[in-house]
Amino acid sequence: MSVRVVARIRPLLKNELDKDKIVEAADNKTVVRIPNPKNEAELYSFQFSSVYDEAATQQDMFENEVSPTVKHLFKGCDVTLFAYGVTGTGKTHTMRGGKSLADRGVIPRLLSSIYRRARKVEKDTANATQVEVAMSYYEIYNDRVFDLFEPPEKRTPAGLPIRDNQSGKAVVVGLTERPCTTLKEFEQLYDQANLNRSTSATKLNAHSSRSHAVLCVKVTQTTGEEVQFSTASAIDLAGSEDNRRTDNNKERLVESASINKSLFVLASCVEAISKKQSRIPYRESKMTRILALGQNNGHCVMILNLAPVRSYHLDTLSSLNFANRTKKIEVNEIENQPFFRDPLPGKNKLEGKPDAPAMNRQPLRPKLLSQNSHLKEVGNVPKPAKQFSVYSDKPKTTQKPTSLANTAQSRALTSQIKSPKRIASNEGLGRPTKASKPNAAEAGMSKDAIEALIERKVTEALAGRVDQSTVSSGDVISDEVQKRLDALEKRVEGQETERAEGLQYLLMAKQHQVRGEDVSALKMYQLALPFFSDNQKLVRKMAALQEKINVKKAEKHAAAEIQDEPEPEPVPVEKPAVRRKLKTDEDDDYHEEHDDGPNHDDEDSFIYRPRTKIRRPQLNNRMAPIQPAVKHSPTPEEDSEDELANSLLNQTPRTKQLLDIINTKDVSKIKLLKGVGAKKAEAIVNCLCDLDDSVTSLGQLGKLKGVGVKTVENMRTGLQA
Ligand SMILES: Nc1ncnc2c1ncn2[C@@H]1O[C@H](COP(=O)(O)OP(=O)(O)OP(=O)(O)O)[C@@H](O)[C@H]1O
Repeated sequence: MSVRVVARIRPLLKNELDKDKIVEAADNKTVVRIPNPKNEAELYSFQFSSVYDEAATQQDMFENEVSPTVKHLFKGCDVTLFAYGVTGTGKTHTMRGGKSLADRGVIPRLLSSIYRRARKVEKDTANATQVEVAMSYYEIYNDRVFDLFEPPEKRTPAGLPIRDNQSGKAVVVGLTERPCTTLKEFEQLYDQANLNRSTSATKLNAHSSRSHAVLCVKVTQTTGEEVQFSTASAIDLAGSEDNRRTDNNKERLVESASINKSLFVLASCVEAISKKQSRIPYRESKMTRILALGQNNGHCVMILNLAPVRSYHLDTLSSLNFANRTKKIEVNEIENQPFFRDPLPGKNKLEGKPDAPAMNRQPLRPKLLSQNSHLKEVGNVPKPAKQFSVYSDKPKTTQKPTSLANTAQSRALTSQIKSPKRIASNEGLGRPTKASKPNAAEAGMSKDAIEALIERKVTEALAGRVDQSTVSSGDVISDEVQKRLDALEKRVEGQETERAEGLQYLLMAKQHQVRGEDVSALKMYQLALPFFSDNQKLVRKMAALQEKINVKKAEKHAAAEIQDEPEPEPVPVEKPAVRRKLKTDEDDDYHEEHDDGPNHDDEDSFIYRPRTKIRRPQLNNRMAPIQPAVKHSPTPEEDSEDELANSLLNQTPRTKQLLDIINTKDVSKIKLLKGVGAKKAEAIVNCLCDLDDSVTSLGQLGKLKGVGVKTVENMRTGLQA
């Protein structure tokens, strides 16, 4: 089952009434149409499960997209809903909405529906099943996690730590979980918590969310000794913003950089998944680690929010492109396993423990999934020649016809190809039916036998997927480069200092560079620079990269001019018979900077935009050949990049070895260190869990409870130099 992606185009706002609308819903509301910025007569089409235009109400959104997931929630499946889009496109409006009944967003409606269903379940079972609802709510602000039930003045600057639970799922440690038994209680808590959320007025949105807000609603169904948990997560992502348009001050710029960075990482994750790369950079931002797109089981719905006006043109194309890739991500519809409470009186260990899901909640999720390497090609859908996946209305022999794309027939076909265990569904808006439920023939089997059978089936299916994906993913980056990236990432990962943030940018820069994405690499170096401002090597590196980009562009334009023919464009979908003449208003200032359109930078389909304009150089070398974009092996440039990271990290091999052992958080390894017994090792691991993941220096290690300078020295000297 894929992530369900739907688009919502918001109406014009009061201050936009005189503006041109350039985005429209078409083809029975399954396609978004938008003109090519370089050629207004040409339209791009992006197909989604559903498209909602300005006339769509909050009720429509909820009934069609969210309400159908509630029954799955009560069957034990987790549900993830998230809103994605540029700032000011209506994410918060869609998720939270307004105060009036008609304006309420999908979150309050979801809760209302959950309570209604809970009452029904209790009634239908004559109260044999009891349903409890509890919620936690937090925001990720400047890549730090804060509990929204805590007022800002009570926050610790470092925020709450994240760690992986037993099933490999990232969980926030120390989060408040509030039971809420009625809708009224929920609304009170939710409204109160929203006051703690970081929002500010920006030029693009008077109430702009400056953080990603994650609401987790935990539903616990208890029938006798059997307890089943499931969680609905509703995520209102902060919107990307182009700081040339925002007039943001320093504080807003820092927030903005953090928002853009995390969205950039999200786009990188989606790109890596869609290219079936073995390494998905989830851990490069807290938001992606928590969202874990494609790793979570259950149902996932992404609402893509779009503004209809021209001033958002390129941002809208970026978002559409991102969403287009997201819809290909697969998630497994696997129910959380119920567990049984210890019937012995006084030994009811699990009751009331919010952490209980960590107890093998999703035992069928093997480690393979954490690679997210299970994405498969769907049929023979051709790879788009350009950065946009454009669906043509004209039938083409090699392309899957658009008219089939969302029909029951195509879904059935796709489901056969995609997932051996999925069966086609005609239900509702094309939601697939449950796959992992045992059939009637299995009804007489014991619980253990059913579990074993399901596990075997899932493992077989996953093994099949992995086999296929590993065959085709090898040639993107060579093993050696991948190893170096992984090693570098490992060293950077977990470091919470400012310097570590800089290193994260460097790491991302390097990842882009090895993929030949120089412009993105330069953007990342620009973000890293403030952290290492006196590092001449970095400055030189950026200058060299800038030069390289300039030369590449010059060559591209020279080639284009000489051939005197336009670059290959996606197939135009249609030429509208009557199109409103597009105004040249103040928005054009913004577009001039992007007059290369989406072809400008094939490697850069991300949301993040550089703050500085990169000017096109004058042409000299007209006939120079265009270099291939993708490199496969490390270059001297990359070597120097490693050196740069090394010098910044400045750790001796022995220190590194020690920190690596400590950061394994493995008692059996740590207790082998000189001067450390099992008890001390256990204490260290406990401290590390509270600390969120890792220690990055000996000083930090020495400050852990029960460690001290002497122990550190013992541990270090006990290691082979
Ligand atoms: N479908 C809609 N109908 C009416 N008004 C809308 C709709 N969508 C958005 N708006 C209005 O547009 C403005 C911006 O919306 P909103 O704050 O939800 O954007 P956002 O994407 O959450 O922005 P940010 O990322 O900056 O938080 C608000 O005034 C909101 O009321």
